[in-house]
Amino acid sequence: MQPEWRVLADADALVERLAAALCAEAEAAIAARGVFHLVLAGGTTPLALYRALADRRAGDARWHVWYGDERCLPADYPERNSVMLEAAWFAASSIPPENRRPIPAERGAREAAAVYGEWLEGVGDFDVALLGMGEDGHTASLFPGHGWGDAPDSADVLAVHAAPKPPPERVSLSAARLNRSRRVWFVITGSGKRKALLCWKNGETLPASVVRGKLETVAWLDAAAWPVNE
Ligand SMILES: O=C1O[C@H](COP(=O)(O)O)[C@@H](O)[C@H](O)[C@H]1O
Repeated sequence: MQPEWRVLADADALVERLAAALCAEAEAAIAARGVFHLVLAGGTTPLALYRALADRRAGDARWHVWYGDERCLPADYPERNSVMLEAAWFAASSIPPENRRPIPAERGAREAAAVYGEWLEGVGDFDVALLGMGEDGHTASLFPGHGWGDAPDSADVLAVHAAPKPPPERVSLSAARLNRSRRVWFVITGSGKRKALLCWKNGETLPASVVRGKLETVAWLDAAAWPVNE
């Protein structure tokens, strides 16, 4: 099944709408269940969104933030998703440090995957999983040609070796665990993603195309990414 393709005029409009939607979803989850479990994307695409969430002072002690993936690099390395998120959003938020759950990828892929799997034990469905997509259709650190953990009995967290995008050692939530999300929202901008989006639209199986929310799957795009005439 295809996601809902939600195409905004440009990246600024996308950030504005998505930040508002995320805050609304947090309010709804907190009203219904008292907490909001959010999975966050790494990479460069969501940076503007995280800065907009910082400007809105989004997040408090009822928010629990998890990571879709992490790169196996020292904990303070600038290319880490956790370092990007702390600088862009968390430092300005009221989400307490104990509710921010970076993957301890500095411990190596295998150990970090095992530890993160333990942290996730007893955590129910995520409310929102926010994911990016690479130019090859990868999402989180689930890459074409690798195992994506999409079988229902897959481990929640995968150690990823020999990733085609540096660094080669990574840790990723599995597709099966990401599919235990009420809503899966992809955020995809720029013409560099158009080719992979066209494959996805044409029904090709990609890592991004196997991740599905239980209630909805939305691909938030800017017009530059949307392969409308191809
Ligand atoms: O390596 C990664 O790539 C994807 C896409 O990144 P982007 O820079 O093209 O936005 C990202 O979603 C993932 O979290 C990251 O580790």
